[in-house]
Amino acid sequence: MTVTSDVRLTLTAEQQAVVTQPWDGWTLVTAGAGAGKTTTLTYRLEHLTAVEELEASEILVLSFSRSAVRELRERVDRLAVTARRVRAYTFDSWALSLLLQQDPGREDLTSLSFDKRIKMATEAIEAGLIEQTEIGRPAHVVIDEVQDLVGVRRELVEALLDRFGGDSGFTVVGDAAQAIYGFQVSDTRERAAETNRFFDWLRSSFGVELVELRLTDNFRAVTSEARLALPYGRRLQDLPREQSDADAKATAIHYELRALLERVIDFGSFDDGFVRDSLLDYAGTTAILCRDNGQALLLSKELGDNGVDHRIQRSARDRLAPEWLADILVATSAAAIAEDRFLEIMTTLTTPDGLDVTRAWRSMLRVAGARGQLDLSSLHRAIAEDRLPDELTCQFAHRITVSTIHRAKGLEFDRVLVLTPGALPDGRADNDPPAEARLLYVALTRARHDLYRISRDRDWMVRKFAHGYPPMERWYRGGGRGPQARWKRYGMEAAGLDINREVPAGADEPTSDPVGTQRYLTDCVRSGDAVELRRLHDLPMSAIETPQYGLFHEGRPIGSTSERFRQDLWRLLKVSRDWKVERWPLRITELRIDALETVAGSPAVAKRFGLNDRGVWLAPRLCGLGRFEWHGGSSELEGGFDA
Ligand SMILES: Nc1ncnc2c1ncn2[C@@H]1O[C@H](COP(=O)(O)OP(=O)(O)OP(=O)(O)O)[C@@H](O)[C@H]1O
Repeated sequence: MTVTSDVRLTLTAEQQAVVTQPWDGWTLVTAGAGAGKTTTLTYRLEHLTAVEELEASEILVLSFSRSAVRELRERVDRLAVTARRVRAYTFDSWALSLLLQQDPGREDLTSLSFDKRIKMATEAIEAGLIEQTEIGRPAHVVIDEVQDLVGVRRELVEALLDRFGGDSGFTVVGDAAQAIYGFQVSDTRERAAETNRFFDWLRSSFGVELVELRLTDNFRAVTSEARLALPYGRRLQDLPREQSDADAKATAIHYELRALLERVIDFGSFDDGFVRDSLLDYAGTTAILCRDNGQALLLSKELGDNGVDHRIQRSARDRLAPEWLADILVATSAAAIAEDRFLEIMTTLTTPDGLDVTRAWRSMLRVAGARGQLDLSSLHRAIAEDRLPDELTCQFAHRITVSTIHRAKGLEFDRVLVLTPGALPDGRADNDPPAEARLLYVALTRARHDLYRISRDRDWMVRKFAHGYPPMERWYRGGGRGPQARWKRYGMEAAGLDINREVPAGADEPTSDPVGTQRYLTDCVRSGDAVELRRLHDLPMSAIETPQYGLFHEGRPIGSTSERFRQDLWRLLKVSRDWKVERWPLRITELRIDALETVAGSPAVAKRFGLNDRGVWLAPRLCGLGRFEWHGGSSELEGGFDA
């Protein structure tokens, strides 16, 4: 097998057994956290291409999250040679590319929900689409993290293996102890039935010919604290099938895991100078993990207030075309560029730490390559249609990351600080002890070296608003626990598409200076910078929207809000059906720049505003839990009931 020698790992006999299965074999690999599943898959891909001589295009690699795809991609690039051309996709992006193959001109796909596209892709597979398009029948299917295959994604994979399993091989890898995405199935009884369902389906469909292999070592955790939770993996994998028994066992495990966490050192408060320095001075990577996004937003604020540069881990579904793509598109008027020219342009840009430009080149060629060159119109189209490869759109590792445990799945960090969770609530209908116990297990198994806990009082004023159609899901600052609590609104979370991207920043209110604004974004605006929204006037944009807000960075306007933001803010302020929203916050503070993104829009629009002929511009993305400021300093909701 060809692997790059400098980083070659010595695989264990168990790992080697997985790697060397024949290409047409049906293999299920189960293992605990840090057992080297992703690493083993990397070597498996190399074996399939180098020894079994499959073409990269004959291998289909699917995984659950973008970060998992990127992790696999990076390891392939580091450890493998012949497998480097193998493509890895999330289920969602593969479903989309399949549907685009079926009907390349379809423009409505990106507006459909992820689940709808997955269902359509499943139907397309069943109708024989893959054989009819240039994708062709895969000779081998590799799927990572199968424990999280529930609902429509499980059905997609079952359709795929049903159709091709007979003639093709597969390698599927998972850890039932880390199944934490069951909540995608909203009905709790159905959810319980989903646990292990894919494993059961696989065993019954492929019978004795299914080769089941286990990996039993742990390579990640090198200290005793980092290893604390490992013995619980097996117990979580083997939870009873009967729901009440499983709940009882999982409740006990959750209790024990919490007790283990109580025994590790409390990292302390970020406003303590010593604690702050030890965060800033640490040379490795640190993750601060918590149960939900409300907590992540509060911890991020605490870090920001204390001058600790960090990033909030985005949702796996939040795709963002990086800023430097705009520079590539406008650096030349040529129709296509060769690798040399690309590398030359990249040397003139400030790119994120850790960006491997050769790898980025290869990734872009996959969607916009034409005879070895990068076709810039195809690249523009790929950005506009949200078809960039997953490894280009996910976040780069930062030294300090605040994340929910869900979003940290599949990742590892040198040091992990886990926010101590509360005890499981008794007798609540939405209580799901197996899911909670697995979640805590995932959190406690992410560290390579140091594991700490942090303790914060629960802020009951920070809640999730999740209602209505179209669905709106945001964290907000509400009232406390009293009878008036439901009428209070003190702030709202910023989300991915809150800033208008339809026209270049600066093309509409409040500046009307697109060229200057684009330059200012490039020169002066950085991830993590503090920004605020200011209401521009008192005229609501429609009956279900607030007035327009401008985005300000150090007093300078750099954009305006999207329709989606204005509608969401209006919905949050409309505290009941009869409540008439009449006033809106004057300012929304405590927001930060998440990143600048490349928007591929209309060339005519970009030209009209004096930018470029390509139709490309930058737009700021926001993050943080905004705080409303009403005029007069009052923080009360303003408005009134309909007469
Ligand atoms: N044979 C090996 N020798 C040395 N290190 C290894 C070996 N196999 C894996 N590792 C290392 O162990 C760590 C964990 O591996 P990996 O991420 O592949 O595990 P995993 O089972 O996918 O983890 P999880 O399911 O918890 O996300 C990585 O840092 C990887 O480089």
